[in-house]
Amino acid sequence: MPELTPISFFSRFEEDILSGAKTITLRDESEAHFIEGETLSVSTFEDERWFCNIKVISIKKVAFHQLDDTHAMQENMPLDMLKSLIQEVYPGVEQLYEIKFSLV
Ligand SMILES: CC(=O)Nc1ccn([C@@H]2O[C@H](CO)[C@@H](O)[C@H]2O)c(=O)n1
Repeated sequence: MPELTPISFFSRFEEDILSGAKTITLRDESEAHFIEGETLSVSTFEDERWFCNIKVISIKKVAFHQLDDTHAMQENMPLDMLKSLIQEVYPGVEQLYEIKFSLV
């Protein structure tokens, strides 16, 4: 079996991903290469601990200024918190990619 494509998340999101509360992630161009339908192996960013597999449902371009409550809901956090988080992770980046996923 070929190895699954890896993706990492900050460990503080593990619980939300496993419970199904978080169903999208917003990434920059460097992580826009995933393919719809493919299964990804998910590990924590901090200690590279595997914790689940997810399936990519869709990948859509979304600009930072277009982020709205629908994105925030799917991230399971308020919009202002999501925006400040993204500004910390991706300072100055306007072009983002919404990766919608489901637990395998
Ligand atoms: C190395 C690296 O960039 N890792 C990332 C990047 C982003 N994210 C999360 O995706 C959403 C939007 O950015 C928020 O929930 C972020 O915290 C993450 O968990 N891990």
